[in-house]
Amino acid sequence: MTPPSLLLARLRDTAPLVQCITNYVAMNITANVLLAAGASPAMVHATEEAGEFAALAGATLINIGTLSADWREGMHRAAESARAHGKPWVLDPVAHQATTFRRATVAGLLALHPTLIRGNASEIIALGGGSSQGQGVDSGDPVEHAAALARAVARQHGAVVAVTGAVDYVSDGTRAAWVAGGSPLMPRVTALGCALSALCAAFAAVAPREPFAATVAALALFGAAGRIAHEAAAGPGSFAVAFLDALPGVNGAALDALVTYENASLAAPDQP
Ligand SMILES: Nc1ncnc2c1ncn2[C@@H]1O[C@H](COP(=O)(O)OP(=O)(O)O)[C@@H](O)[C@H]1O
Ligand SMILES: Cc1ncsc1CCOP(=O)(O)O
Ligand SMILES: [Mg+2]
Repeated sequence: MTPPSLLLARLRDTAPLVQCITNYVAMNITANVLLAAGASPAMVHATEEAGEFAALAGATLINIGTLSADWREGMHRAAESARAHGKPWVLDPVAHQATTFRRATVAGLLALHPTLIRGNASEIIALGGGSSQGQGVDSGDPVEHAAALARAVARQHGAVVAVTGAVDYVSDGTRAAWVAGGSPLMPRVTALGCALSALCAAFAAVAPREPFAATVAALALFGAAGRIAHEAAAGPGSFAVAFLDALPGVNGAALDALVTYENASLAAPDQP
């Protein structure tokens, strides 16, 4: 599989266009994170244009953080169009376990075959049918408790599944990897997880046939930039600024060093 360092170089060289259908909290930091990483964000969610735009973008992110009925229709059109045009799309099922509306929306989106799903441990445990300790958008579970369910969800939906927290886990149902790095200040800055899901879309845009490798690269870039920002930060506020400042300068080799593959012999290229 293509290593994170090469995918980062490709992303910086090509500045992929990423359609973000994301929540009001996350829009600004998501656009800034994508720009700092080297991608080109566009927040396009209206029902009238979401499908048309998904055909133009390199990849699409669908995040249900501040959901409403009309946004849901735009999400469906974007997911259907992305699939029809062979473009990867990423699902961030924010707090989907909290309400009937969110659970039903996520069920409808899963039926449209996301390429990749990224959530915190509580969200992924709930997706796998487990009982989670999450409260609202925040996780209350360790990633280690979500790993087996993540693998099962990946198999069930034919998607790559990423679980984030103190250490990150990613599986496509067969292969799996753990990604280190980051900072305990990250969950204290709102919407960094949402921004990470958008970054997964950006990497998927430059590696559309390698969604597992793309996800590993996105997690590793966050891990590496998070470590750098932690050294410079006095608290969550300065961390957010330091994190944006760190992203453009992260060295590709630092990404590769953060990844441990569960079964290295399975780390082959994804299907063409
Ligand atoms: N305790 C922690 N230590 C290091 N990194 C963390 C920690 N908690 C979260 N992160 C990082 O923060 C980012 C967002 O993950 P997370 O907080 O799980 O998502 P969400 O915001 O959706 O709940 C990820 O890069 C993750 O690795
Ligand atoms: C606070 C909040 N409320 C609805 S969406 C949102 C942002 C959640 O961001 P993240 O999932 O990255 O913590
Ligand atoms: Mg989240």
